[in-house]
Amino acid sequence: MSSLVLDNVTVSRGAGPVISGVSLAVGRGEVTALVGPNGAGKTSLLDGISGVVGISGGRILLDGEPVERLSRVARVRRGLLHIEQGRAVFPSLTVRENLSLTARTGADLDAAIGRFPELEKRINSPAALLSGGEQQMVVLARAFAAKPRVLLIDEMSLGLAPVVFMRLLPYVEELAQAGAGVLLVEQFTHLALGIAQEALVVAGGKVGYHGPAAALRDDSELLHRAYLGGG
Ligand SMILES: Nc1ncnc2c1ncn2[C@@H]1O[C@H](COP(=O)(O)OP(=O)(O)OP(=O)(O)O)[C@@H](O)[C@H]1O
Repeated sequence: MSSLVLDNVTVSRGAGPVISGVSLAVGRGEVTALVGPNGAGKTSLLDGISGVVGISGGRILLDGEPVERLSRVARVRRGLLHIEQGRAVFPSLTVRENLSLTARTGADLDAAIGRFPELEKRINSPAALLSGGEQQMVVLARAFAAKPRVLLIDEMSLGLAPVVFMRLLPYVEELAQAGAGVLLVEQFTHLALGIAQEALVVAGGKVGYHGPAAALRDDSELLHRAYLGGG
């Protein structure tokens, strides 16, 4: 059974729909890349899945159960973790305190921090003193500690050099291998396609491509057409 299923989902903001007709299924252990030009509605879709905003049509299933009418907190309790755009750390809290927010047990916290040698050394530093890449490591360590079933990631690379972001991507793959279904919104299209099995390209509020990530990675013409909304 897929961890996350969207069936014909529409998200509206202000005057009307900003993204519509999105259907997809992400299984445990899989990464689906969601890419497309600025303003295509990617953030709005993730917000609709996690309950930051309500959806105006369609269904959202988590492990087979409909959740579109549940509160954001109830969706979190069912294992949905949404890493929102920007560095979602609490700057005045230490690294350890940031991780304590999602770790259910001390063992989960220790296991999560153990994956990031850079953070282990800074465990008692306020997150504000870390570099941008290290702050995103805190966000990823928090995800390891939370053990989500579904993980939504919105432009983790924002403000980071590609080389820094490339060091973070293997952790996203590991989170999937640990059992999460991952939906990854990313401006560095080729890097996202490089770790994804499936991909969606959205343009102008509609899905322009839905299929294997490898086909898009290997065919720049296909990617270009999908970005223009021509499928
Ligand atoms: N809170 C809001 N109220 C009204 N309109 C909004 C709101 N947030 C986003 N929009 C509009 O919805 C559309 C989709 O924006 P969204 O941020 O979801 O796209 P995106 O693909 O994530 O783009 P970007 O890559 O620039 O973040 C845009 O036209 C945007 O102006």
